[in-house]
Amino acid sequence: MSDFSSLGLSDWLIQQCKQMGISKPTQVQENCMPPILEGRDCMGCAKTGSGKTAAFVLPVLQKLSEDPYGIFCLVLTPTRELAYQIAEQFRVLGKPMGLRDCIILKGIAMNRPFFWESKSEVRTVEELDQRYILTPEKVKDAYLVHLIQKFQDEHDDWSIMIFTNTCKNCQILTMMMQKFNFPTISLHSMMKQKQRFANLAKFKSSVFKILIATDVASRGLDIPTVQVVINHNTPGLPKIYIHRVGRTARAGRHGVSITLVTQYDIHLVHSIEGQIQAKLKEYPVEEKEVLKILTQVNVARRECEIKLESTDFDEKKEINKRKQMILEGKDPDVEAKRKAELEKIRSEKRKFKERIQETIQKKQHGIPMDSLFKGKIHKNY
Ligand SMILES: Nc1ncnc2c1ncn2[C@@H]1O[C@H](COP(=O)(O)OP(=O)(O)OP(=O)(O)O)[C@@H](O)[C@H]1O
Repeated sequence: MSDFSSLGLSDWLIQQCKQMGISKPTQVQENCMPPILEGRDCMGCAKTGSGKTAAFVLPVLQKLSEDPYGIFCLVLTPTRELAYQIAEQFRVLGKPMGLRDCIILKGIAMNRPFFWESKSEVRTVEELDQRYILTPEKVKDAYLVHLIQKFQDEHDDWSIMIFTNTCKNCQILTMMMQKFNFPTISLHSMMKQKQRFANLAKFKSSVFKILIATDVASRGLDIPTVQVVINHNTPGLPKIYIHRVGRTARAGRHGVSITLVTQYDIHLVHSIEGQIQAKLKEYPVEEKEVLKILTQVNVARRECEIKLESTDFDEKKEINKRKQMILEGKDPDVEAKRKAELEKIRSEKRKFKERIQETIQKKQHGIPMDSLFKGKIHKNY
C-alpha cells in the first residue's frame, strides 16, 4: 500500500492528516487521489466508512494550495447535515492554508467521471462485527425498549442509532423512549433545520446516547461513537440497509446491527442477504423479559400517539410538502389542481367500469340495457 507522500500530497497536508488520525491511505483514497491530482474526472465507489470524503478533500486541498485562486471547489451532498460534515473536514484539513468555505443549501448536478469501484464494496461480516435480525412475535416496540435497556445495562460507553420509516414514527418512538427515561433525540425532515443541527450536535457529543432517525440520517453521517444500529423497520431496499448499518463500525471500528423483521419482511431480508453476501443471524432475546414490559410499552405508545395528534404535526407535513414542491420549481396550487383533476378522471373511469360490469350482469340475466349507455360502451371500447 502506498503512503500519502507517494500519492502526491505535500508535507503540511500529511501532517494535518496525522493530527486527525489519518496516517495511511485507505483503498479508495489510494485509487482515487492520483487521477484527481492529474486533473481527471473521477468517481469512487467504496464501502461505508472507508474514507471517501478525504479521498476527494485531500487532492482538492493539494491542488488549491499549489495554485490558490478564487472559488475552487463545489461539493454537492444529498443532505444538509452531510454538507456541514464535509465542510468541517475541509476546514480542519485546510486550516494551515487559511481555507475559507461557504455552505449553500439545495442543488442538483450531473457528472461524467472516471470510475473506480472497490472490489469489496459491501462490508464483510468481520468488519461489521455482528449483523442480526430479530423476529418479534408480538409488537415491534417492546423489543426495542428491551434492546436499549440491555445495551444500557451491559455497556458503559454506548451510543445507538435507530432507523424508522416515517417522520411520524420517528417522533412517536422518540417520545416513547423519553418516557422510559432513555436519553433520546430525533432527526427527521419535518423538524426545523436549526433543530436538526442542534440534535445531531447533541448526539455527536454524547449528551444524548440514542438518535432515532429517518433515512435522512442514513447516508454519509460519520459519528465514530455509534456502536449499534437498530432498524426498527426492515429497509425496503438492500442499498438502504447498507447505508443505514454503515453508520456504525466506521473506519475499522467495531459495530453491531439489529434489524426488526416481521413475517411480511422475509423477502426483504433475503434480498439484503443476497446483496451483502452474508446470512443475518437471529438475535437471541429473552421473550419473558419482553412480555413483562409489553403492556407498559403499548400504553406508552398510545399515550404518545394521542399527544402527537393534539399537535400540528400533520399540518406541518403538508407545509413541508408545499415547501419541497416550491424548491423543486413546482407551484403547489397548480399541483393540487392537477392532482384533483387526475383523481376526477380516475373516479369517472372507475364509475364507468362499474357500470359496464353492471350492464353485462343485467344482460346475462336478460334485463334490457340502457340504450344510451349501450352507445357509450361501443364508443369507448
Ligand atoms: N486513511 C484513513 N485512515 C484512518 N481513518 C480515516 C482515513 N480516511 C478517513 N478516515 C476516517 O474514517 C471515517 C469515515 O470516513 P468517511 O466519512 O469519509 O467515510 P465514507 O466512505 O464517506 O462513508 P459513507 O459511505 O458512510 O459516507 C472518518 O472519521 C474519517 O476521518
